[in-house]
Amino acid sequence: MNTQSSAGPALVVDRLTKRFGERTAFSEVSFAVDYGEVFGFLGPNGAGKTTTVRTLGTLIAPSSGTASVAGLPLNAANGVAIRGRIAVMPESPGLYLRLSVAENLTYFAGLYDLADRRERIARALKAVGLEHRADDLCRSLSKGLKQRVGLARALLSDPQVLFLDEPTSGLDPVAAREVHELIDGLRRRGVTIFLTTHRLAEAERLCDRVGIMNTTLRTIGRPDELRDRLFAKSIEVRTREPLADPDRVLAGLPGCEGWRRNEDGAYVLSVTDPDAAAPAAARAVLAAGADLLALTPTRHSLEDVYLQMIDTDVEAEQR
Ligand SMILES: Nc1ncnc2c1ncn2[C@@H]1O[C@H](COP(=O)(O)OP(=O)(O)OP(=O)(O)O)[C@@H](O)[C@H]1O
Repeated sequence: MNTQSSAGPALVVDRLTKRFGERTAFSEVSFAVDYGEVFGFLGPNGAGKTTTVRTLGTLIAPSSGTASVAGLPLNAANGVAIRGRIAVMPESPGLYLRLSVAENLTYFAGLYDLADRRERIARALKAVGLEHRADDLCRSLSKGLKQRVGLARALLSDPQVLFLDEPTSGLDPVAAREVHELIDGLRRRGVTIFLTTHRLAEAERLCDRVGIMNTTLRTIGRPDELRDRLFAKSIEVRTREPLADPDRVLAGLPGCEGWRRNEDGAYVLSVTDPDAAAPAAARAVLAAGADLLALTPTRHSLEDVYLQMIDTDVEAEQR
């Protein structure tokens, strides 16, 4: 697999903006993606994700800003060379339904003017586990299998950077999981992947870093980094009966900045260091003669991060 050729990051985007007349699809977006990274691009409908992919994929020109894609500056003169180094899998795979899987791949390998077509097609079919379906008509395939053929098509050219636009959109959980496993496999082989998705659990599971878009790039980082940045750490302490004097038991524990009781009656401790606070909290609760039922760190999901970012946008709009 052709995973890397040029030095520097796989993608560098600097204050990139795309307007359609009066409408701004995305504005002043800056980020970089390293080779071998799986980068998730998240955001609500109309946030500018697909337009960003189309711009970086050289299908449309930006209005302003600069970018380099697979080591080449993004401009009209480099369009063909960039397209030779990347592949874009759009939301709908765009296959000829009356042709077989192999015929589709042969057609696209010809269209891309690729050498060693037979070997490439065999490799791509193997990468997506469709060796045994090569002669099946695409019309007869399930949506999940069609998506896999689309992925095989995208892999034909051994791209340095693979753009996947909503690869699991409309798939049932089993088919979506199969696509996840394929993406995981590509990632293990070092393919750089730019993944736009609405499925936050998918991004959390597959992506090294994510960017959350809403016309502008709202935040970027590793999922765990974003959680730490946006949310205070806390642990939840559940006792059989309410503590007689919770303040005496919980306030002043090492690494504990305060506590509150949640709607379920559990004590939620805001802590700087859960590893120090949790054993101290357990000892204190037991020393107070209470039955400790559970003590768990509160874990925020990427979905919490996402909703927090998008909610902030809604609040800003209302101001
Ligand atoms: N060719 C176009 N002409 C005019 N406006 C466009 C065009 N393409 C996209 N837009 C607008 O740009 C904005 C961003 O659209 P885009 O499709 O990139 O969002 P998205 O984040 O991919 O949304 P979704 O998650 O719904 O696919 C939207 O307001 C859309 O209407």
